[in-house]
Amino acid sequence: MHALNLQAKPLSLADRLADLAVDALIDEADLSPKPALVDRRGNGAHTDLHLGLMHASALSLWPAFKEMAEAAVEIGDVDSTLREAIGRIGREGEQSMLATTNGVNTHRGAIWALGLLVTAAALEPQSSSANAVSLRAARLALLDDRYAPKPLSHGAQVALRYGARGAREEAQLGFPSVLQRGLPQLKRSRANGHGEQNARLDALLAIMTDLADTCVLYRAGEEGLHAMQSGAQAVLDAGGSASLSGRRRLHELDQQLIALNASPGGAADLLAATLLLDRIERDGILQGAF
Ligand SMILES: CC(C)(COP(=O)(O)OP(=O)(O)OC[C@H]1O[C@@H](n2cnc3c(N)ncnc32)[C@H](O[C@H]2O[C@H](COP(=O)(O)OP(=O)(O)OP(=O)(O)O)[C@@H](O)[C@H]2O)[C@@H]1O)[C@@H](O)C(=O)NCCC(=O)NCCS
Ligand SMILES: Nc1ncnc2[nH]cnc12
Repeated sequence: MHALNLQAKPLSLADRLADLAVDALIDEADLSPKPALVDRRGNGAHTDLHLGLMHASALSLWPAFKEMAEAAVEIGDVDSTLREAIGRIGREGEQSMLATTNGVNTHRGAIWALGLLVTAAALEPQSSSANAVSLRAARLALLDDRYAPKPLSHGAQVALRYGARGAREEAQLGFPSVLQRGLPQLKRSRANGHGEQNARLDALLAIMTDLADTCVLYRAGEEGLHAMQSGAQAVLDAGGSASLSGRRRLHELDQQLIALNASPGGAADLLAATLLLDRIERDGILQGAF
Protein backbone atom coordinates (compact mmCIF):
# COMPACT_ATOMS: atom_id res chain seq x y z
CA MET A 1 0.00 0.00 0.00
CA HIS A 2 1.31 3.49 -0.88
CA ALA A 3 1.30 6.11 1.84
CA LEU A 4 1.06 8.90 -0.76
CA ASN A 5 -0.93 9.07 -3.95
CA LEU A 6 1.30 11.15 -6.21
CA GLN A 7 -0.91 10.93 -9.29
CA ALA A 8 -2.06 14.37 -10.42
CA LYS A 9 -5.81 14.88 -10.27
CA PRO A 10 -7.14 15.41 -13.81
CA LEU A 11 -8.19 18.97 -14.50
CA SER A 12 -11.77 19.78 -15.39
CA LEU A 13 -12.38 21.48 -18.76
CA ALA A 14 -13.11 24.74 -16.92
CA ASP A 15 -9.89 24.47 -14.86
CA ARG A 16 -7.88 23.90 -18.01
CA LEU A 17 -9.42 26.80 -19.92
CA ALA A 18 -8.89 29.14 -16.96
CA ASP A 19 -5.24 27.99 -16.79
CA LEU A 20 -4.79 28.66 -20.52
CA ALA A 21 -6.35 32.14 -20.27
CA VAL A 22 -4.15 33.16 -17.32
CA ASP A 23 -1.07 31.74 -19.09
CA ALA A 24 -1.91 33.82 -22.17
CA LEU A 25 -2.16 36.99 -20.05
CA ILE A 26 1.14 36.28 -18.30
CA ASP A 27 2.89 35.44 -21.59
CA GLU A 28 1.62 38.73 -23.05
CA ALA A 29 2.83 40.73 -20.03
CA ASP A 30 6.28 39.07 -20.07
CA LEU A 31 6.87 39.49 -23.80
CA SER A 32 9.59 42.12 -24.38
CA PRO A 33 10.34 44.63 -25.87
CA LYS A 34 6.71 45.69 -26.48
CA PRO A 35 6.25 49.28 -27.63
CA ALA A 36 5.05 51.57 -24.78
CA LEU A 37 3.53 48.63 -22.87
CA VAL A 38 4.48 47.09 -19.54
CA ASP A 39 7.03 44.31 -20.05
CA ARG A 40 10.14 42.80 -18.46
CA ARG A 41 12.07 46.02 -19.16
CA GLY A 42 9.74 48.49 -17.50
CA ASN A 43 6.41 50.30 -17.42
CA GLY A 44 6.27 51.72 -20.94
CA ALA A 45 3.94 54.71 -21.09
CA HIS A 46 2.36 53.87 -17.71
CA THR A 47 2.99 55.43 -14.31
CA ASP A 48 0.55 53.25 -12.37
CA LEU A 49 1.38 49.79 -13.79
CA HIS A 50 4.29 47.37 -13.45
CA LEU A 51 4.97 43.75 -14.35
CA GLY A 52 4.22 42.38 -10.87
CA LEU A 53 0.82 44.08 -10.94
CA MET A 54 0.05 42.65 -14.39
CA HIS A 55 0.89 39.15 -13.10
CA ALA A 56 -1.18 39.59 -9.93
CA SER A 57 -4.07 40.91 -12.00
CA ALA A 58 -3.88 37.94 -14.41
CA LEU A 59 -3.91 35.46 -11.52
CA SER A 60 -6.85 37.22 -9.85
CA LEU A 61 -8.93 36.52 -12.97
CA TRP A 62 -8.57 32.71 -12.83
CA PRO A 63 -11.82 32.14 -10.86
CA ALA A 64 -13.81 34.36 -13.26
CA PHE A 65 -12.54 32.49 -16.33
CA LYS A 66 -13.29 29.15 -14.67
CA GLU A 67 -16.79 30.28 -13.71
CA MET A 68 -17.49 31.47 -17.28
CA ALA A 69 -16.43 28.08 -18.68
CA GLU A 70 -18.60 26.29 -16.10
CA ALA A 71 -21.59 28.47 -17.03
CA ALA A 72 -21.05 27.50 -20.68
CA VAL A 73 -21.00 23.78 -19.84
CA GLU A 74 -24.10 24.11 -17.65
CA ILE A 75 -26.19 26.32 -19.95
CA GLY A 76 -24.88 24.70 -23.14
CA ASP A 77 -26.21 27.21 -25.71
CA VAL A 78 -25.39 30.62 -27.15
CA ASP A 79 -28.35 32.42 -25.62
CA SER A 80 -29.29 35.37 -23.43
CA THR A 81 -29.07 33.31 -20.24
CA LEU A 82 -25.43 32.53 -20.95
CA ARG A 83 -24.70 36.10 -22.14
CA GLU A 84 -26.11 37.57 -18.95
CA ALA A 85 -24.36 34.97 -16.77
CA ILE A 86 -20.93 35.80 -18.20
CA GLY A 87 -21.71 39.53 -18.06
CA ARG A 88 -22.28 39.19 -14.31
CA ILE A 89 -19.16 37.01 -13.87
CA GLY A 90 -17.13 39.47 -15.99
CA ARG A 91 -18.22 42.41 -13.82
CA GLU A 92 -17.31 40.45 -10.67
CA GLY A 93 -13.96 39.62 -12.31
CA GLU A 94 -13.39 43.35 -12.89
CA GLN A 95 -14.04 43.96 -9.18
CA SER A 96 -11.46 41.29 -8.18
CA MET A 97 -8.99 42.83 -10.62
CA LEU A 98 -9.54 46.32 -9.17
CA ALA A 99 -9.26 44.99 -5.60
CA THR A 100 -5.94 43.34 -6.53
CA THR A 101 -4.51 46.38 -8.31
CA ASN A 102 -5.81 49.04 -5.92
CA GLY A 103 -8.17 50.41 -8.53
CA VAL A 104 -5.90 50.36 -11.59
CA ASN A 105 -7.47 49.06 -14.81
CA THR A 106 -5.01 46.38 -15.93
CA HIS A 107 -7.16 43.92 -17.86
CA ARG A 108 -10.68 45.23 -18.53
CA GLY A 109 -10.45 44.56 -22.25
CA ALA A 110 -8.84 41.18 -21.63
CA ILE A 111 -11.65 40.03 -19.34
CA TRP A 112 -14.04 40.83 -22.17
CA ALA A 113 -12.10 39.22 -25.04
CA LEU A 114 -10.67 36.18 -23.23
CA GLY A 115 -13.88 35.72 -21.24
CA LEU A 116 -15.91 35.43 -24.43
CA LEU A 117 -13.34 33.06 -25.98
CA VAL A 118 -13.11 30.81 -22.91
CA THR A 119 -16.91 30.61 -22.80
CA ALA A 120 -17.10 29.86 -26.52
CA ALA A 121 -14.42 27.16 -26.26
CA ALA A 122 -16.17 25.46 -23.33
CA LEU A 123 -19.48 25.35 -25.22
CA GLU A 124 -18.15 22.91 -27.83
CA PRO A 125 -14.73 21.60 -26.85
CA GLN A 126 -14.62 19.29 -29.89
CA SER A 127 -14.90 22.29 -32.22
CA SER A 128 -11.79 24.19 -31.15
CA SER A 129 -10.37 25.76 -34.32
CA ALA A 130 -9.66 29.48 -33.90
CA ASN A 131 -12.36 30.25 -36.47
CA ALA A 132 -15.05 28.17 -34.81
CA VAL A 133 -14.32 29.47 -31.30
CA SER A 134 -14.25 33.12 -32.48
CA LEU A 135 -17.50 32.72 -34.34
CA ARG A 136 -19.27 31.39 -31.25
CA ALA A 137 -17.73 34.21 -29.20
CA ALA A 138 -19.03 36.75 -31.74
CA ARG A 139 -22.57 35.32 -31.49
CA LEU A 140 -22.39 35.74 -27.72
CA ALA A 141 -21.04 39.30 -27.98
CA LEU A 142 -23.94 40.24 -30.26
CA LEU A 143 -26.50 39.33 -27.60
CA ASP A 144 -27.82 42.00 -25.29
CA ASP A 145 -27.08 41.94 -21.56
CA ARG A 146 -30.01 43.66 -19.82
CA TYR A 147 -27.98 44.16 -16.64
CA ALA A 148 -24.89 45.78 -18.22
CA PRO A 149 -24.36 49.32 -16.96
CA LYS A 150 -23.63 51.83 -19.73
CA PRO A 151 -20.85 54.01 -18.30
CA LEU A 152 -19.21 56.77 -20.32
CA SER A 153 -16.05 54.63 -20.53
CA HIS A 154 -12.88 55.74 -22.31
CA GLY A 155 -14.00 53.55 -25.22
CA ALA A 156 -17.43 55.20 -25.30
CA GLN A 157 -15.88 58.70 -25.20
CA VAL A 158 -13.55 57.86 -28.06
CA ALA A 159 -16.44 56.39 -30.07
CA LEU A 160 -18.30 59.70 -29.69
CA ARG A 161 -15.26 61.83 -30.53
CA TYR A 162 -13.77 59.86 -33.43
CA GLY A 163 -16.48 57.37 -34.40
CA ALA A 164 -13.98 54.62 -33.62
CA ARG A 165 -15.06 51.00 -33.21
CA GLY A 166 -13.70 49.49 -30.03
CA ALA A 167 -13.55 46.28 -28.03
CA ARG A 168 -17.25 45.47 -28.32
CA GLU A 169 -17.25 45.65 -32.13
CA GLU A 170 -13.98 43.72 -32.39
CA ALA A 171 -15.68 40.83 -30.58
CA GLN A 172 -18.98 41.16 -32.45
CA LEU A 173 -17.10 40.92 -35.76
CA GLY A 174 -15.42 37.67 -34.63
CA PHE A 175 -12.04 39.16 -33.65
CA PRO A 176 -10.75 40.13 -37.13
CA SER A 177 -7.55 41.59 -35.63
CA VAL A 178 -6.74 38.18 -34.21
CA LEU A 179 -7.88 35.96 -37.08
CA GLN A 180 -6.71 38.14 -39.97
CA ARG A 181 -3.61 39.75 -38.43
CA GLY A 182 -2.26 38.28 -35.19
CA LEU A 183 -2.59 34.55 -35.78
CA PRO A 184 -1.45 34.52 -39.44
CA GLN A 185 1.61 36.64 -38.55
CA LEU A 186 2.44 34.41 -35.56
CA LYS A 187 2.39 31.37 -37.85
CA ARG A 188 4.35 33.11 -40.64
CA SER A 189 7.11 34.29 -38.32
CA ARG A 190 7.36 30.85 -36.71
CA ALA A 191 7.51 29.21 -40.15
CA ASN A 192 10.32 31.62 -41.09
CA GLY A 193 12.29 30.39 -38.08
CA HIS A 194 12.15 33.72 -36.25
CA GLY A 195 11.86 32.15 -32.79
CA GLU A 196 8.85 32.20 -30.50
CA GLN A 197 9.43 35.57 -28.80
CA ASN A 198 10.00 37.37 -32.10
CA ALA A 199 6.98 35.63 -33.63
CA ARG A 200 4.83 36.91 -30.75
CA LEU A 201 6.23 40.44 -31.10
CA ASP A 202 5.49 40.32 -34.84
CA ALA A 203 1.94 39.16 -34.07
CA LEU A 204 1.47 42.14 -31.74
CA LEU A 205 2.82 44.49 -34.42
CA ALA A 206 0.51 42.99 -37.04
CA ILE A 207 -2.46 43.68 -34.75
CA MET A 208 -1.24 47.24 -34.19
CA THR A 209 -1.04 48.01 -37.93
CA ASP A 210 -4.82 48.19 -38.28
CA LEU A 211 -6.49 48.35 -34.86
CA ALA A 212 -8.59 51.31 -33.70
CA ASP A 213 -7.10 50.96 -30.21
CA THR A 214 -9.35 53.06 -27.99
CA CYS A 215 -6.63 53.33 -25.29
CA VAL A 216 -4.32 54.99 -27.80
CA LEU A 217 -7.08 57.23 -29.14
CA TYR A 218 -8.10 58.25 -25.61
CA ARG A 219 -4.55 59.06 -24.54
CA ALA A 220 -3.02 60.42 -27.76
CA GLY A 221 -5.79 61.06 -30.30
CA GLU A 222 -5.52 60.39 -34.02
CA GLU A 223 -1.86 61.41 -34.10
CA GLY A 224 -1.10 58.63 -31.61
CA LEU A 225 -3.18 56.09 -33.52
CA HIS A 226 -1.45 56.96 -36.79
CA ALA A 227 1.99 56.70 -35.13
CA MET A 228 1.06 53.26 -33.73
CA GLN A 229 -0.32 51.87 -36.99
CA SER A 230 2.33 53.22 -39.36
CA GLY A 231 5.20 52.55 -36.94
CA ALA A 232 4.14 48.91 -36.49
CA GLN A 233 3.90 48.48 -40.26
CA ALA A 234 7.39 50.00 -40.66
CA VAL A 235 8.87 47.41 -38.25
CA LEU A 236 7.27 44.55 -40.19
CA ASP A 237 8.34 46.06 -43.54
CA ALA A 238 11.92 46.32 -42.23
CA GLY A 239 11.97 42.54 -41.61
CA GLY A 240 10.16 42.23 -38.28
CA SER A 241 11.54 41.95 -34.78
CA ALA A 242 13.98 39.15 -35.68
CA SER A 243 15.96 41.43 -38.03
CA LEU A 244 18.43 44.15 -37.07
CA SER A 245 16.69 46.89 -39.01
CA GLY A 246 13.27 45.79 -37.75
CA ARG A 247 14.63 45.82 -34.21
CA ARG A 248 15.90 49.38 -34.66
CA ARG A 249 12.50 50.49 -35.94
CA LEU A 250 10.88 48.75 -32.98
CA HIS A 251 12.98 50.75 -30.50
CA GLU A 252 12.13 53.97 -32.38
CA LEU A 253 8.44 53.08 -32.20
CA ASP A 254 8.73 52.40 -28.45
CA GLN A 255 10.27 55.85 -27.87
CA GLN A 256 7.80 57.60 -30.16
CA LEU A 257 4.74 56.04 -28.48
CA ILE A 258 6.07 56.73 -24.98
CA ALA A 259 6.65 60.38 -25.97
CA LEU A 260 3.02 60.53 -27.14
CA ASN A 261 1.76 58.69 -24.00
CA ALA A 262 0.16 56.23 -26.43
CA SER A 263 -0.12 52.81 -24.80
CA PRO A 264 -1.64 50.14 -27.09
CA GLY A 265 -3.45 48.27 -24.28
CA GLY A 266 -6.18 47.05 -26.63
CA ALA A 267 -3.60 45.51 -28.98
CA ALA A 268 -1.95 43.84 -25.96
CA ASP A 269 -5.27 42.24 -24.98
CA LEU A 270 -5.75 41.00 -28.53
CA LEU A 271 -2.26 39.50 -28.51
CA ALA A 272 -3.30 37.56 -25.38
CA ALA A 273 -6.44 36.45 -27.28
CA THR A 274 -4.19 35.35 -30.17
CA LEU A 275 -1.97 33.31 -27.83
CA LEU A 276 -5.01 31.71 -26.20
CA LEU A 277 -6.59 30.67 -29.51
CA ASP A 278 -3.24 29.40 -30.75
CA ARG A 279 -2.86 27.17 -27.65
CA ILE A 280 -6.43 25.92 -27.88
CA GLU A 281 -6.02 25.14 -31.58
CA ARG A 282 -2.61 23.48 -31.22
CA ASP A 283 -3.04 21.47 -28.01
CA GLY A 284 -6.81 21.08 -27.84
CA ILE A 285 -8.67 21.60 -24.60
CA LEU A 286 -9.77 18.05 -23.93
CA GLN A 287 -6.21 16.86 -23.39
CA GLY A 288 -5.63 16.41 -19.67
CA ALA A 289 -9.22 17.34 -18.92
CA PHE A 290 -12.14 15.02 -18.32
C1 LIG B 1 -17.66 45.93 -23.93
C2 LIG B 1 -16.54 46.26 -22.97
C3 LIG B 1 -15.26 45.84 -23.65
C4 LIG B 1 -16.51 47.74 -22.65
O1 LIG B 1 -16.01 48.46 -23.75
P1 LIG B 1 -15.78 50.02 -23.78
O2 LIG B 1 -15.07 50.37 -25.04
O3 LIG B 1 -17.04 50.72 -23.47
O4 LIG B 1 -14.88 50.23 -22.49
P2 LIG B 1 -13.46 50.55 -22.00
O5 LIG B 1 -13.55 50.73 -20.51
O6 LIG B 1 -12.84 51.66 -22.74
O7 LIG B 1 -12.70 49.21 -22.18
C5 LIG B 1 -12.40 48.58 -23.39
C6 LIG B 1 -11.03 47.97 -23.22
O8 LIG B 1 -10.79 47.07 -24.32
C7 LIG B 1 -9.43 47.20 -24.76
N1 LIG B 1 -9.46 47.74 -26.15
C8 LIG B 1 -9.27 48.99 -26.58
N2 LIG B 1 -9.45 49.10 -27.90
C9 LIG B 1 -9.77 47.87 -28.32
C10 LIG B 1 -10.11 47.34 -29.59
N3 LIG B 1 -10.17 48.11 -30.67
N4 LIG B 1 -10.37 46.04 -29.66
C11 LIG B 1 -10.30 45.24 -28.57
N5 LIG B 1 -9.99 45.68 -27.32
C12 LIG B 1 -9.75 46.99 -27.20
C13 LIG B 1 -8.77 48.13 -23.79
O9 LIG B 1 -8.25 47.35 -22.69
C14 LIG B 1 -6.87 47.54 -22.38
O10 LIG B 1 -6.67 48.87 -22.00
C15 LIG B 1 -6.95 48.97 -20.64
C16 LIG B 1 -6.54 50.32 -20.14
O11 LIG B 1 -7.48 51.22 -20.73
P3 LIG B 1 -7.96 52.54 -20.02
O12 LIG B 1 -8.80 52.28 -18.83
O13 LIG B 1 -8.53 53.41 -21.10
O14 LIG B 1 -6.58 53.00 -19.46
P4 LIG B 1 -5.66 54.18 -19.32
O15 LIG B 1 -5.66 55.11 -20.50
O16 LIG B 1 -4.32 53.64 -18.92
O17 LIG B 1 -6.35 54.87 -18.10
P5 LIG B 1 -5.90 56.08 -17.27
O18 LIG B 1 -4.59 55.62 -16.63
O19 LIG B 1 -5.77 57.22 -18.21
O20 LIG B 1 -7.02 56.21 -16.28
C17 LIG B 1 -6.34 47.79 -20.04
O21 LIG B 1 -7.16 47.37 -19.01
C18 LIG B 1 -6.37 46.78 -21.18
O22 LIG B 1 -7.21 45.69 -20.87
C19 LIG B 1 -9.90 48.99 -23.34
O23 LIG B 1 -9.68 49.62 -22.11
C20 LIG B 1 -16.58 45.38 -21.76
O24 LIG B 1 -15.47 45.70 -20.94
C21 LIG B 1 -17.84 45.28 -20.93
O25 LIG B 1 -18.94 45.57 -21.31
N6 LIG B 1 -17.64 44.81 -19.76
C22 LIG B 1 -18.73 44.55 -18.81
C23 LIG B 1 -18.70 43.09 -18.31
C24 LIG B 1 -19.08 42.08 -19.36
O26 LIG B 1 -20.13 42.06 -19.98
N7 LIG B 1 -18.22 41.14 -19.58
C25 LIG B 1 -18.51 40.10 -20.50
C26 LIG B 1 -17.94 38.89 -19.98
S1 LIG B 1 -16.85 38.20 -21.03
N1 LIG C 1 1.41 44.75 -21.14
C1 LIG C 1 0.48 45.72 -20.96
N2 LIG C 1 0.87 47.00 -20.68
C2 LIG C 1 -0.06 47.96 -20.50
N3 LIG C 1 -1.38 47.77 -20.61
C3 LIG C 1 -1.81 46.53 -20.87
N4 LIG C 1 -3.06 46.03 -21.00
C4 LIG C 1 -2.95 44.72 -21.26
N5 LIG C 1 -1.65 44.34 -21.29
C5 LIG C 1 -0.92 45.46 -21.05
